[in-house]
Amino acid sequence: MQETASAYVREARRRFQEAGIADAAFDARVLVAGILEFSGADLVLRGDDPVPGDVSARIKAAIERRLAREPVHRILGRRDFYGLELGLSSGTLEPRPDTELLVDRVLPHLKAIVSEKGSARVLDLGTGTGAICLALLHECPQATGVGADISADALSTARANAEKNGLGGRFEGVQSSWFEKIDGLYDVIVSNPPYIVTSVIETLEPEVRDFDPPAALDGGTDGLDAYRAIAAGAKQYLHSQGLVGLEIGYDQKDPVTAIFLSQGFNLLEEAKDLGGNDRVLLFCCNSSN
Ligand SMILES: C[S@@+](CC[C@H](N)C(=O)[O-])C[C@H]1O[C@@H](n2cnc3c(N)ncnc32)[C@H](O)[C@@H]1O
Repeated sequence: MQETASAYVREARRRFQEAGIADAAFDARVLVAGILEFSGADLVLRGDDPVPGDVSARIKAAIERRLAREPVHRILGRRDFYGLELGLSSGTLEPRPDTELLVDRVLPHLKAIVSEKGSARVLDLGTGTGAICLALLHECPQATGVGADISADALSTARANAEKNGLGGRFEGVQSSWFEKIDGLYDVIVSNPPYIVTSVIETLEPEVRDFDPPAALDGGTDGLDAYRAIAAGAKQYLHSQGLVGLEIGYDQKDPVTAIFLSQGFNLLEEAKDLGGNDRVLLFCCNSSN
C-alpha cells in the first residue's frame, strides 16, 4: 500500500466496516487526520503526500486499537468540547456532545449572575476532564470554578486541561466524594454524575463498557445514587439565588425531579437532547423551605 493519508483513510474505513464499526468512514477520517494533526481540508489538500515512517507506524497501531473497539478520541488522547481541546486519561469519561446542552442551559443564568454581582463561583461535581466547568469559565471570564472528583487521575487531567486552555488561574481541582471536601458557597452547582444502572453497564457498547472508567458510569442499583447525594448536600453550598444544573439519563426526569423536590428545590428548566430525550434539568432553591 502507498503510505499516504488518503490510503490510510481508505484502509481504515474498509477494515472498520468489515469489523462492523458503526461510523466507519467518520472514524477513519478523524483517526488518521488526528494522528497527522491535519484539518479536514488538509486531508483533501495533502491526502496524497507521503506519510513519514514513524507516523505510519502510529497510524497502523491506532487502526488496530480502534479494531479492538477503543474509541477514536481515546486513541488520540484528546477531544473537543464546547470549543476547548481537552486531554483524556484512563480516569476520565470522554466528554459527550450531549453534555454541551448542560453548558448551553446554565450559561445564560451564570452570565445573569455575573452581570448582577460582578463575579460568580461554579462547583462542578464529578468534573472528569473538567469539561463542564472549564467550558463555563471559558465563556464567562468573570467566573471562577472548583472541579471536584473522587478520581485523582481525573483531577490531574482536569488541572492540565485548565492550564492548557488558559483557565488555570480560575480553576481549582479538589479530590472529594461529592461535597465531602468542599468549602464555601457557590452560585451554580453543575454535575453530569454517573447515572447508569449497575446491571445495565455490562450491556453497553464495548467502547463505553471497556474504556470509560466504571466510576464515571455506575449510578448504583437504580442509577440515582449520585443525584440523592447531590440533592441532599446542595443547599448547604448554594447562595440563596443559586441553581443546580444536571445531566440526566433519558428516563430519569421524573425520579431526579422527585429527589430534588423532596429536598426543597424547584424545577426551573428542562431540556431535551438532539435525539429528543430528556437530558438536562435545572433546579433553583425554593425560598419557602
Ligand atoms: C459521567 S462522568 C462526568 C465527567 C465530566 N463531568 C463530563 O461531563 O464529561 C462522572 C464523574 O463523576 C466522578 N465521580 C464518581 N463518583 C464520585 C463521587 N462519589 N464523588 C465525586 N465524583 C465522583 C467520576 O470519577 C467521573 O469523573
